[in-house]
Amino acid sequence: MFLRRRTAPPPPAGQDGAAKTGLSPARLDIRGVSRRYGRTPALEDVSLSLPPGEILAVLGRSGCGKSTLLRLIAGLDAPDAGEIRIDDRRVAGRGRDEPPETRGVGLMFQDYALFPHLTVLANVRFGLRHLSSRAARAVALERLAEVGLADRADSYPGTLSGGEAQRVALARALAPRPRVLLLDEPFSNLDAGTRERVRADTLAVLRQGGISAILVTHDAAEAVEFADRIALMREGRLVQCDTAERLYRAPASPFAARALGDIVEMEGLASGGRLTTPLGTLALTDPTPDGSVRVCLRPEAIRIVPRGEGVPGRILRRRFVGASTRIDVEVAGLDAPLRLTAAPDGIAGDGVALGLAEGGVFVFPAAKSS
Ligand SMILES: Nc1ncnc2c1ncn2[C@@H]1O[C@H](COP(=O)(O)OP(=O)(O)OP(=O)(O)O)[C@@H](O)[C@H]1O
Repeated sequence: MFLRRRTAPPPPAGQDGAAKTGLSPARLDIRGVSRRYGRTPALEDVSLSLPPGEILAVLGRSGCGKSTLLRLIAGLDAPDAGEIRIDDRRVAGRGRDEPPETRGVGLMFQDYALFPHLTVLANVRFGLRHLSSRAARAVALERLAEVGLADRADSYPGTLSGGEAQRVALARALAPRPRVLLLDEPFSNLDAGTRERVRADTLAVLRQGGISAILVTHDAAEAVEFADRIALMREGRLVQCDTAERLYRAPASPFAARALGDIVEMEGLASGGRLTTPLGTLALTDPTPDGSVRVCLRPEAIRIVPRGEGVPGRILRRRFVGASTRIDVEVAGLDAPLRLTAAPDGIAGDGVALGLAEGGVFVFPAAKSS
């Protein structure tokens, strides 16, 4: 833990933290933003809002436009269409292109980008050149203390561990008191143990400061852990922006369902308010036109039922995986075996009966397979 210890626990997201530190987190609005590079559409008609103090994760695969979005917000690039507003100020779009240094936006990248020939203190002071030397030093030392590295002020970046370097980068990004902090895969170069610790501590610093922040990541678990909401992107477009729980429980498409947690996919038939699948039938809760549908199931939607009920399957494989047991079950009509946990006592070759449970069953038009 690199935070300076406080007697009270850090406040939750939002204004409380802002009041404590005197920071005023910004509201960010991105409206219909598009950006093309030659023939490549990097972003297409993306709209997002970040309330003050919220932490948003932008989640997506490589090349889906995450970094482009951050560059446009920071002012390192300009949108071809749409606009970006910070509070009531339009900073980009419709003829406006406010320079990065006046937007109040901080940036933190995965490669830390610390200057190797400058001390840790000088690195943190770098963005404080508008202050007197004395004031800049005081602020930089304060930021370093917040990340638990005041005693390394005179060290050079080359002597720091990856986690320490990332903490210095955080102190530097926060030194000018940005109103929005943008983090572009900041933890991806750290080893697994350090990553978790630095991530938790970074989150605590942001919460404590009530800082609005956007984290870009391709790691769904990281997005879930770090953010209040997740903006899921695909090929330059925003697929869904919601809490992790909503994304898990009410995905907008099979792609969104796959993004967070395991799913099993299959064809089904909707008819008269009922859904028929290779794993049995279920009443449909939402109005669904009759016809072929794409069904996505969370693992918890598949139940093992007493023999003689449900749909018969056959255990292909049984594996011990620590706290639970995993079985692969073959079911007629399914392309691939089902992987289930919390298995009964069966062994490979045994029969097993399966049924559908309420909840965790998502039905999409058959054409919407992605
Ligand atoms: N300066 C540029 N010139 C040309 N094409 C670009 C430029 N910047 C981005 N692109 C293209 O725009 C698309 C989106 O790139 P972007 O870097 O925003 O994706 P990303 O989701 O951040 O990817 P990664 O996770 O790999 O960093 C990609 O197809 C990329 O090749």
